[in-house]
Amino acid sequence: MADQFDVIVIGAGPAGYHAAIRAAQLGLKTACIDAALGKDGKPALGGTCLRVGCIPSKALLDSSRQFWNLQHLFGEHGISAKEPAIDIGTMIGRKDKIVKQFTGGIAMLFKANKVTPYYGFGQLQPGNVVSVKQHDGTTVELKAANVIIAAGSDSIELPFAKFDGKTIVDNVGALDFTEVPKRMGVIGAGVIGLELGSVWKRLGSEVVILEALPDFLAAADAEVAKTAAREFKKQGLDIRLGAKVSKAEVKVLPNKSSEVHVTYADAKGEQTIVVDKLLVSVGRRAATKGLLADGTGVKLDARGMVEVDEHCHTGVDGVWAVGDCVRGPMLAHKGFEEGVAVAELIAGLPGHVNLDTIPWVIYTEPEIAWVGKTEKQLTDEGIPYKAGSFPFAALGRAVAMAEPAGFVKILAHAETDRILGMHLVGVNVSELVHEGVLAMEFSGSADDLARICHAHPTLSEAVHDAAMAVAKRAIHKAN
Ligand SMILES: NC(=O)c1ccc[n+]([C@@H]2O[C@H](COP(=O)([O-])OP(=O)(O)OC[C@H]3O[C@@H](n4cnc5c(N)ncnc54)[C@H](O)[C@@H]3O)[C@@H](O)[C@H]2O)c1
Repeated sequence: MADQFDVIVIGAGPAGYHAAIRAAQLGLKTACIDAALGKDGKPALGGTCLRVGCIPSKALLDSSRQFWNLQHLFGEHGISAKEPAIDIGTMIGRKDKIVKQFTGGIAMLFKANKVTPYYGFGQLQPGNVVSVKQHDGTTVELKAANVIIAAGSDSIELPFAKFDGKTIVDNVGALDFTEVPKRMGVIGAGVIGLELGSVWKRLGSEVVILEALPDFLAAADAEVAKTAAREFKKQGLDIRLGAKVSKAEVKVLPNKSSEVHVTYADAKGEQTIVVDKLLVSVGRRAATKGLLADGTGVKLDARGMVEVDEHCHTGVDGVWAVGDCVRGPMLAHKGFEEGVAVAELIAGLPGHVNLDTIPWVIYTEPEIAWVGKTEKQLTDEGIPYKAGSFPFAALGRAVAMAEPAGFVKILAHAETDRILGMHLVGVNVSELVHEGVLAMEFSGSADDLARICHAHPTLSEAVHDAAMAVAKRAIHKAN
């Protein structure tokens, strides 16, 4: 006899745990299944984001940023420290402690909200039944009127550069190096490559990033990408564009250490670099392997994503899917919103996610963030727009912080003034972007933002002046 619930959630990552907690808050008897184990071999809730993604990478980004600033920025403030050193064991231990705190936090939130956790691999069967193969080898069956699939995503592996967890790694391995690699190669100048490449570069590694596309950060605003590329170059990150990797061979040296010989072709022809560690960060794919038993009626698209409509419904009665395993950006916060929206729809409430106002953030130095459309997208779509921007180099607070790089740019409709996009590069722009998200959610205009009082001196004033610049009336720069 199957255990009965109102809602079963498969996956306790960002999308899944939000769905489960919200469903339980709404009075629905909810179960949430997750197969993941932590570094200690015990079940760990929270998905990629909490275990091996957003949170641990931010812990290491912050540690490495402090170390970098100590060596490269503090001098400007007149601060010096003799022979700065970093203890990688302590740094990784701090990261692990944060992960444990937050994965354990989800278990506590489940308890407080009366969500029943099941630890094992969940498979959807026909008739809204989910079988769970638990870690002790036993299988239990659960049944509910509604099942929410939130299975997440896995790193894409290149056939010629298979992960070995030691020398050729994905994000998981690159969060756990025991020492700073002298030479590190990265395949893919996307979000993970730039963030984790930055971490080890700041700690002293010689980092080469090989990107197949000819343009750097093609999804971002072109000026933002150009500014970021210039800053990364100053930091010594060696980013090679139009570099198509064809081979990665691990060679074991006489002293038992290993190195990777990476072959790639670019405009100059075939080249080889030799590195001690190779991070492969060429994107992620939906983790839907083995998720669906025969006859469920749930469809996967060509890329293995669960097919859903705009309400995250699969078309099969009572079966929904959210987060990285469905269309849309693979971002934790997009999953958060979908999880909540589906739980509310199941409870008979209105639930909706606006994919047009999902913010993007890359947590490098400087940070990169955006919401809405780029100038290129607006031009391609024939939408008339006006742009206003403001540089941090002209902003008192940013200069006082010795962080003058970057700018805020606002794009507004040429006739209605409605904000269509905001693009930022610079210090703390991961926070500033939300002013754009809020304005866009409320269908705000550039003039609305320009007429809102912003505290002085703050970084947010760059948003204010950029909004004024849209109407060529910025105060702190020539228009
Ligand atoms: N800050 C964040 O929000 C954050 C952080 C980490 C991960 N993520 C998400 O995780 C997902 C995966 O991140 P990612 O960085 O792996 O993927 P990505 O899609 O961001 O970037 C992958 C890059 O690899 C390049 N590439 C692909 N194949 C290649 C090859 N054979 N040789 C050289 N380059 C190649 C692509 O052109 C692309 O630029 C993304 O969807 C991202 O949004 C987000």
